Amino acid sequence: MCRGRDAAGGHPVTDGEKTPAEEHAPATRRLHAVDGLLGRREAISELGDALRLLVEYATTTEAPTEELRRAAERIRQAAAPLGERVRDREVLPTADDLLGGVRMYNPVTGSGSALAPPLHIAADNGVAVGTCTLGMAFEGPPTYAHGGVSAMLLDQMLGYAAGIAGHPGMTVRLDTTYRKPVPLLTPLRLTATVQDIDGRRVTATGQLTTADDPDTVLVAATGVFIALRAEQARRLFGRVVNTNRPSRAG
Ligand SMILES: CCCCCCCCCCCCCCCC(=O)SCCNC(=O)CCNC(=O)[C@H](O)C(C)(C)COP(=O)(O)OP(=O)(O)OC[C@H]1O[C@@H](n2cnc3c(N)ncnc32)[C@H](O)[C@@H]1OP(=O)(O)O
Repeated sequence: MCRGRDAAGGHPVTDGEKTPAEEHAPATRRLHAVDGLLGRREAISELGDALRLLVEYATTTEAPTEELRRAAERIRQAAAPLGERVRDREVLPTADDLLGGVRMYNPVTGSGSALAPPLHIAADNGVAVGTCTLGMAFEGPPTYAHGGVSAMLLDQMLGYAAGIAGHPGMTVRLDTTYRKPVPLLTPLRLTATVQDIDGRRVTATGQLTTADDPDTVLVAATGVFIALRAEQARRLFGRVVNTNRPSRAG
C-alpha cells in the first residue's frame, strides 16, 4: 500500500500490500508516470519563470552595489543543490520528448530556459504563428531588441514551419532583413510558411511584427533547411535519441 512519497517527493513509497488501484497496473503505473512527468514539467516551467524574472531584474536593477553582491551569494547558494545532480550532456532531460517535440530547455521556446522569452508557436492551417514579449534583457540598441534575438526567433519559426509541413531539417542558411527596430516589452507576433521543397532542401519565409500592428513588418527572414539523410541523423543524434525515455521522469 502506498505510504507516502520518497524524500524527493516523487516516487510513491510502498510496504508491499496492494491497493485495488495497484491491482490495475500497468494502466495505473502509466497514469502515475504521466502525472509525474507533467508535474516535473510544471516545476521546470516554474523554475524557468523564476529565472527569467531574475534575469530581467538583474539586467535592469539599480540596487546598491552591496545588494548586488548579496544577491550573487544567495543565487550561488540556491544553484548549488541543482548542480549536485546534473545530466550527462549526451543524455536528454528526462522531461523532454524529442520525437514528440517537447524540449523544455530550448533557448527560444523552452519554458524551462532562462534564455528563452519564451516564444510560443502553434500551427494554424499550415502557417506557424508565434507570440512572445521580449524583456529588457534582450536589449540591443537602447530600448529595442538585439538583432541576433530577432534572427533567433525567426530561425525557430521557419524551422517549425518546415516541421509542420512534414519536412523538418537543419538550418543551413538564414537571411534576415531588419526594416524597423523591434520594441521591447511589447507583445510580438511572428509567422512563417514553407515556400519551396526541392529534394532535401526546404525554403521557408517569415516575418516579425508587433501584435497590435501585424501589417507593419519589422523583420523578415528567409531560411533554407536541409533534411538529414538517415546516416547523418544517426551520426549526429543517434546516441542522444536512444537515451530519451520521457516516461522515466517522476
Ligand atoms: C505536429 C508536428 C510538429 C512539428 C514541429 C517541429 C518543431 C521543430 C522546430 C525545430 C526548429 C528548429 C529551428 C532551429 C534549427 C537549428 O538551429 S539547426 C542548427 C544550425 N544548423 C546546423 O548546425 C547545420 C550545420 N550544417 C550541417 O551539419 C550540414 O550542412 C548538413 C545539414 C548535415 C547537410 O550536410 P550535407 O548533407 O553534406 O549537405 P550538402 O550535401 O552539402 O547539401 C545538401 C543540399 O543542401 C544545399 N545546401 C547546403 N547548404 C546550403 C546553403 N547554405 N544554402 C542553400 N542550399 C544549401 C546543397 O546545395 C545541397 O543541395 P542539392 O545539391 O541536394 O540540391
